[in-house]
Amino acid sequence: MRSYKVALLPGDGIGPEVVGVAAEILAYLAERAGFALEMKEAPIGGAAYDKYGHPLPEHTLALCKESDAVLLGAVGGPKWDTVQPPSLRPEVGALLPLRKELGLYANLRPARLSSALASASSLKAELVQDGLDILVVRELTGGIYFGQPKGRDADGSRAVDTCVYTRFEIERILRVGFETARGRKRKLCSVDKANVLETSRLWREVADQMAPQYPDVELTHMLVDNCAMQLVRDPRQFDVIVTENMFGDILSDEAAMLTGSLGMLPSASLGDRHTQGGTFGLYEPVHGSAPTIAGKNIANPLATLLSAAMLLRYSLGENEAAEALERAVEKALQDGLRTADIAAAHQPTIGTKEMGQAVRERIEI
Ligand SMILES: NC(=O)C1=CN([C@@H]2O[C@H](COP(=O)(O)OP(=O)(O)OC[C@H]3O[C@@H](n4cnc5c(N)ncnc54)[C@H](O)[C@@H]3O)[C@@H](O)[C@H]2O)C=CC1
Ligand SMILES: CC(C)CC(=O)C(=O)O
Ligand SMILES: [Mg+2]
Repeated sequence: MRSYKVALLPGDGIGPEVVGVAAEILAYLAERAGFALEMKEAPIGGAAYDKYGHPLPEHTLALCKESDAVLLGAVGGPKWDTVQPPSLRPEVGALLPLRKELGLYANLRPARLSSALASASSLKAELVQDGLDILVVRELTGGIYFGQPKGRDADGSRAVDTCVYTRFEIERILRVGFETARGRKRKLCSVDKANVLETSRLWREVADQMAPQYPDVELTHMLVDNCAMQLVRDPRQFDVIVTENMFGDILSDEAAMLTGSLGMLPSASLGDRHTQGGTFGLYEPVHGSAPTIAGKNIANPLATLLSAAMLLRYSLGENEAAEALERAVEKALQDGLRTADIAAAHQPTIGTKEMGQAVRERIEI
């Protein structure tokens, strides 16, 4: 029997609620599709800091390394915002090093609008209906989140972050951009700030040098401030957007809202390590730990469920199960089931667990 190991890292805030729903559905899919799934849970983020004094304990990292894939909820929250030293805060001390240690440089964030949610988008329906389908390819292990020096002067009066990119890092993420565009509408928009930043000028130079290797892909360049505006003016002009770490972080939250809610957007973070079914990866919703709605059974679990579908496809090679899960999510939306974040005024809403149940009931495999 096909057999896989998946590490579950629920984390903080709504993380445990949405990962809990996804773990149940993954177990159900494994049973229906006839493969064995060994799912082991490990602490990360503020929850791990409280218990072990570190947001990324060694045994958590070890579990991820011996797994075929990792499913993560989210980390962080006000309780840990002032942890000292700052390097022990959940975001900086757990999430960033986890991605770096696992070599996950390519973050894929697909923003697809279900026709059932056209009215939930923050844009007028005519701007987004009939197929809004954008893929943000974000560089994930370089740039300003990682560059050195970083820190605060001893007297607290000055702070420094550094943005560094090497030609190697830029080339490997642009390759992901070109290759994924090839499998889609063959349009690649490279987003940078080349009118100001040296790293962006190098980025643009590398993109132009690589373009002749992909004559079938139309490469365009766009400055990030313009891109932020174009995403709300005419989002359907985009197919694949490839960009550096911080720009991709920001633009993908913006793209999420076009699909109705941040609670809808999944992600896959991939590197070069092969698994028996595909490529090792970390899968997480694009949203954070949403502390104000945590523990209330109102968070939307669909971003995490769609991340679980990406996990099945990219890391386990279980395409049939992935498609069955995506179809079940779409069916639940078409049937009018809504968590509060995607409901229109006066539309009835259901909770996190109930949405999980509704998706499970619609799985046909
Ligand atoms: N990957 C991760 O672990 C991330 C962690 N964070 C952390 O999360 C904490 C909160 O950050 P925020 O900026 O508030 O971003 P957030 O993404 O947690 O929340 C932004 C807004 O979206 C709503 N929201 C998010 N996910 C939702 C869902 N599934 N269903 C319904 N509504 C949802 C929240 O209630 C809030 O109004 C911070 O500590 C931040 O550092 C933020 C982003 C990513
Ligand atoms: C710690 C942050 C970089 C997390 C985040 O906002 C993201 O990856 O989208
Ligand atoms: Mg983000």
